[in-house]
Amino acid sequence: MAAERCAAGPRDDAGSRGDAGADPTGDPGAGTGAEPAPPQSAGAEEVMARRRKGRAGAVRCGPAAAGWAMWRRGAAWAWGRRGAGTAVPGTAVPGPSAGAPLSAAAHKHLIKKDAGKRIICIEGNIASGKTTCLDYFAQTTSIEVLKEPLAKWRNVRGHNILGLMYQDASRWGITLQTYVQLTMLEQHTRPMISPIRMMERSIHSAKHVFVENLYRSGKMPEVDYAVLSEWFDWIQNNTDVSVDLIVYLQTSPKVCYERLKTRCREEEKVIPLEYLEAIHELYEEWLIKRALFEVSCPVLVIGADHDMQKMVEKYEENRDQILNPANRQRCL
Ligand SMILES: Nc1ncnc2c1ncn2[C@@H]1O[C@H](COP(=O)(O)OP(=O)(O)O)[C@@H](O)[C@H]1O
Ligand SMILES: Cc1cn([C@H]2C[C@H](O)[C@@H](COP(=O)(O)O)O2)c(=O)[nH]c1=O
Repeated sequence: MAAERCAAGPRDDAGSRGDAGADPTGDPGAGTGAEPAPPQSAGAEEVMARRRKGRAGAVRCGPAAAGWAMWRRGAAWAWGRRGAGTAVPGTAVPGPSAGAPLSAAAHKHLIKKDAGKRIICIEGNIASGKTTCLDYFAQTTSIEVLKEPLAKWRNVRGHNILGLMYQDASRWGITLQTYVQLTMLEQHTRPMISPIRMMERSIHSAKHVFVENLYRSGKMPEVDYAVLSEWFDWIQNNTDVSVDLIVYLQTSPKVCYERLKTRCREEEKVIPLEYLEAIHELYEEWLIKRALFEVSCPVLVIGADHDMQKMVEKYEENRDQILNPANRQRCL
C-alpha cells in the first residue's frame, strides 16, 4: 500500500529541532521511490501479569479516547508474520532479565539525586503535536526543553538511519532502534540546568512503542528484540531514566496523518495511515490500558485533535497540573 504523497513540496523540519542541528545529508534512504515497508503492529495482551503495576486511571483531560481501536480495519496490510488479534508474540516474547527486579525503576525514582528537579515527557503519535507543545512551554523560564534528537537519527556519520528504516524496516529497524536507545539515554542522563525538564518522548516509548511495533509486526527478529530488551533492562536497572510525569497527547491517527502530510518530512512520505494506527494502538496499550508494560509515573492525558488555539487553551488549563505536582489530581 502506498502512502499518499505530501500535498505540497517537502517542508522538512530538520532545522527546527533543538538537537545537534545536523542536516540529513548523505541520505541513502529518503525519497528513492523504493517500496516502503514501514513496520506495523498486531494487538497484544499478555506477559503483562509479570509487568503490570496497576490499573489506576490516568489523569484524563478533554474528550475521551473512545472509538480509536479501529486500527484492526487495516489488518490485512498491517499484520506481519507474527500474526493478528490475540496471537501475540506470546510465549515467544522474551521477558525481563532474570534477576532484574521489576520495581527497579520505581526504586531509583526514590533515590534520584536531583530530587528537587522534575522531568516531564511529552508523548504521542507521530505528528500529534509534541514539538509544537514543547515550543509553547519553552517560553516558560523555569523549563528546559529537550526535543527528540532527530537530526542524529538522520545523520549518524553520514548515514540517515531514519530514512533507511522507512525504506526497509526489517533490515534497518534494529540499527535505528539501537541508536534511538543510545541517544535517548543520553538525553535522560544529560545534566539539568533548569528546575523542570520537558522531553520529547523518552527511552520508554522508544522501547514500548516503536521497538514493540517492529517486533510484533514481524519486522524485527526475536533475537534483535531480545538484545534490545537486555540493553533496555540494563539501562533501567543501572542508570536513572526515571520520569516524573508523562503528558500523553492523545490524537486520532487520521488527524496525525493529515498533520504528517502537512509537515511533509522527506523520510516519512512512505508512512501509511495503518502505521499511525499501529503506533496509536501501542500508545493506548501502554499508557491507557496498561496492558503490557509498567508505567511508573503519573500520566496526564490531553486530547490533542483540536486546532492550535484550542490546544493552547488546554495547555493553559493544565499548566498547573503539569508543572506543579502538588496540584495534580491523581497519581499512580
Ligand atoms: N493543534 C494543531 N492543529 C493543526 N496542526 C498542528 C497542530 N499541532 C501541530 N500541528 C502541525 O502538525 C505538524 C506536526 O506537528 P509537530 O508538533 O511537529 O508533531 P510531533 O512533534 O508530535 O511529530 C506540524 O506541521 C505542526 O505545525
Ligand atoms: C522514538 C522513535 C521515533 N521513530 C521515528 C518516528 C518518526 O518518524 C520520527 C520521530 O518524529 P516525531 O514527529 O517526533 O514523531 O522518528 C522511530 O522510528 N523509532 C523510535 O523509537
